[in-house]
Amino acid sequence: MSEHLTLGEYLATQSGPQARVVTATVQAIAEAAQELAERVSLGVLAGAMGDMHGGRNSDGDAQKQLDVEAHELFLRRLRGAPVAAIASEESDHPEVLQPDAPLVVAIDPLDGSSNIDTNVSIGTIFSILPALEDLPQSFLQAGNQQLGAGFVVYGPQTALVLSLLQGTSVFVLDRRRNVFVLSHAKLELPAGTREYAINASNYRHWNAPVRAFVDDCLQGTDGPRGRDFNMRWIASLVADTYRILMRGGVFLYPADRRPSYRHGRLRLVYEANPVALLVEQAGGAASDGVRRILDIEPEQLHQRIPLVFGSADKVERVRRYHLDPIQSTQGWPLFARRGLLRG
Ligand SMILES: O=P(O)(O)OC[C@H]1O[C@](O)(COP(=O)(O)O)[C@@H](O)[C@@H]1O
Ligand SMILES: [Mg+2]
Ligand SMILES: [Mg+2]
Repeated sequence: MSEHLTLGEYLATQSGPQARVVTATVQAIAEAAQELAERVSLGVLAGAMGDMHGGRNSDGDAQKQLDVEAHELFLRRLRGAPVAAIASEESDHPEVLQPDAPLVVAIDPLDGSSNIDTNVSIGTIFSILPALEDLPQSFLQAGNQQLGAGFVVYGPQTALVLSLLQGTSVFVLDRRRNVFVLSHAKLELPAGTREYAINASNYRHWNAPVRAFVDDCLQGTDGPRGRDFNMRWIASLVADTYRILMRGGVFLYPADRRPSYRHGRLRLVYEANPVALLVEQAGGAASDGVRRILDIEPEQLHQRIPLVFGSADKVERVRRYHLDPIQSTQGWPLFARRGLLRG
């Protein structure tokens, strides 16, 4: 791998008015992630991870020890970066760091918390935005204002997936040298993959378009799509996103009828927006079922949003199920009318 660029060398090649501050911020996040990667790889040898911390986060989720540790770690490391404020899933309100600095960071310090004790991949997701005079308002800018975004997946390899608006690249942590090195430059999300990701245990709570989409996939060659599909669900957004960036397919976490899932499960500002930027920069698409994620103006820091992303053709297909009422009605007799969904 020695011929591959290190993250530091890659960041040094970036140019543009905000490049210096954005790259310094990415560097601080990467250093924190290296520390967290070490902690995660040691598991309980380095102390309790998945035990309940006792608190609840902004969304009412019970916090685990590692959620809180990760939050504190990123906060500490970002104090030295040109960051005016940080908004975290684990904190109700943004925390001010250097009020006059040019950037703000929204972060999910530990994504996939339900997997902490199961030795399944977990991660960190972040979004970098310009700081506005009204600091809290900085976090309510649409995702299309992001200056950069990324996530780190702590899996068999620790990998940083990053976009600074010129494509999406992957850096793997080389533990022999303790640096991230470029492994995939300018990813292109593969099209044509017959794979979808959804938590199917929520089937009975879904709305009709989502059920119709999944029903048609499940029917495989016997149904209107005329082909078989494969399903994957890791329940860790970073791991599911990594797979889709590498292999294609589509991910859905839709809204459903459960009282606290009326807007889905995932958070717009620090989960959907960064993932949408990374996926679009790799040639894919991301929507809330109908609207482009990156064009949605957040109303609240911790608001949830239904999230559909992956290969552009598949995200468009899911949109058609939402827009065409015929697709929302289920049953064999309608197959002939679902011609536009074939393939
Ligand atoms: O347990 P469910 O309902 O399948 O939800 C899984 C989703 O929840 C998440 O764990 C939410 O993120 P947090 O762990 O940061 O709360 C995603 O990583 C994942 O896609
Ligand atoms: Mg998360
Ligand atoms: Mg989290």
